[in-house]
Amino acid sequence: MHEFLGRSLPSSVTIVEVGPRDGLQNEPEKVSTDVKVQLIDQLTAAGLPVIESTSFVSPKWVPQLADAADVLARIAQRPGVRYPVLAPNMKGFENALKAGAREVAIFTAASEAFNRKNLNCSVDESLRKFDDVMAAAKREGVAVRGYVSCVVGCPYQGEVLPEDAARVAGALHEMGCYEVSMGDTIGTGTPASVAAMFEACKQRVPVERLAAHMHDTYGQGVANTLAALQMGVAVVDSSVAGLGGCPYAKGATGNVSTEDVVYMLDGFGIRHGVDMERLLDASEFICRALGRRNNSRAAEALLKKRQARREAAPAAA
Ligand SMILES: CC(C)(COP(=O)([O-])OP(=O)([O-])OC[C@H]1O[C@@H](n2cnc3c(N)ncnc32)[C@H](O)[C@@H]1OP(=O)([O-])[O-])[C@@H](O)C(=O)NCCC(=O)NCCSC(=O)C[C@@](C)(O)CC(=O)[O-]
Repeated sequence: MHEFLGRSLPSSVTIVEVGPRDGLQNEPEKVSTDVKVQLIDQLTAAGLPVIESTSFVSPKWVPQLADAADVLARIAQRPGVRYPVLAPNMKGFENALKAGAREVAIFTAASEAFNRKNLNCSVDESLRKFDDVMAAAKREGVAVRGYVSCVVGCPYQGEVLPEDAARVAGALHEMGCYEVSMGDTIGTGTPASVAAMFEACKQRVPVERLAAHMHDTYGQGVANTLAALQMGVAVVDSSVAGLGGCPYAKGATGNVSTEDVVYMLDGFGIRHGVDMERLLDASEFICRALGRRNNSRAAEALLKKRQARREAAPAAA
C-alpha cells in the first residue's frame, strides 16, 4: 500500500488496455486488419497484461470491428496475457468462442436512455439477455467481465445517481462477472462524482472486483483514475494514445491514455509491468497509421524528448 494525502493507494495496478476495441470502434475511416494486429502485438510487447482486442457485435452497428475473428486469429497471443473481447449476446458469444476467445465482456448501462441506443433494449432486458451468455460461458470455462456505461453522466438523461450505477454493478457481479468495470462513457465525471459512485458500488461489490474506465472528454481522466485508486480500485482501463469514443455517445472522446496512467503510476512507484518505451512505440505507430494527433500528453512530451535524443545522437558520436 502507498500513502497519498492520508489515503492508501494500491501497491500494484492491473492496466486493461482497451485501445484496440474501445479506441478503434469509432474511427471514421476503415482501419485495416493488419494495423489492428500490429497494434495488439506491439501492446503485447510493451507488457500490457490484458488487451481488449475487438468486439463480436453486429457489424451493422459497429462496422469498424467486423473483422473480429480475423484479428483474434492473427495476433500473436503471449502466454499469461489475456485478450478479452466484447460479446453482448449469444450470437456474439458463439462467434467469439469459435474464434478462440477465452474471455468475453458483456456491457450494459446505468442509464436507460443510453442502453436503448447502445443495445436496443432496456437495462433490465439486457441483464436478462446476459443469463444465456453467463450460462454458456460457465459451461465453456470462459471468464466474463462486466461493463456499466454512463456511471456518472449520460448524453441523453444528464446526471446519473451513484445508486443507479451501483445497482447495475451489483447485478453484474451477482450473475457471475469476475470484475465489473465502471465506465464514465462521456467523461463528465470529476474526482468528487467518481469517488461517490465507487463509494456506492463498494456497498454491493467487493472493491477488488471493481475497475475504473474513465474517458478524458473534460480532461479529468487521470484525476478520475486517481480518485478510483484512492477508493481502493486496483484495475484501470485505458487506451494507448487516448484513442477512442463511443459510437452511441456523440462528442465523447477517448479513454484516459495508457501513457498518462503509466506516467502517474510511476510517479507513485506503483507496480504495473508496462514498459513505457515500448508503449511509446505502439503509440507512435497507431497515430501514424491513423494520421491523427496523439491524445496523450505524456506520450507527446516523451516522444518529443525521444526525437531530440535521436537528433542529438549523431552530433555526440
Ligand atoms: C446487441 C445488438 C446486436 C442488438 O441489436 P438488435 O438489432 O436489437 O439485434 P437483433 O437480435 O434483433 O439482431 C439484428 C441483426 O444483428 C445480428 N446480430 C445480433 N447480434 C449479433 C452479434 N453479436 N454479432 C453479429 N451479428 C449480430 C442478427 O443476426 C440480426 O442480423 P440480420 O438478421 O438483420 O441480418 C446491437 O445493439 C449491437 O450490436 N450493439 C453493439 C453496440 C456496441 O458495440 N457499442 C459499443 C461498445 S459498448 C462501449 O463502448 C462502452 C464501454 C464498454 O466501452 C464502456 C464505456 O465507456 O461506457
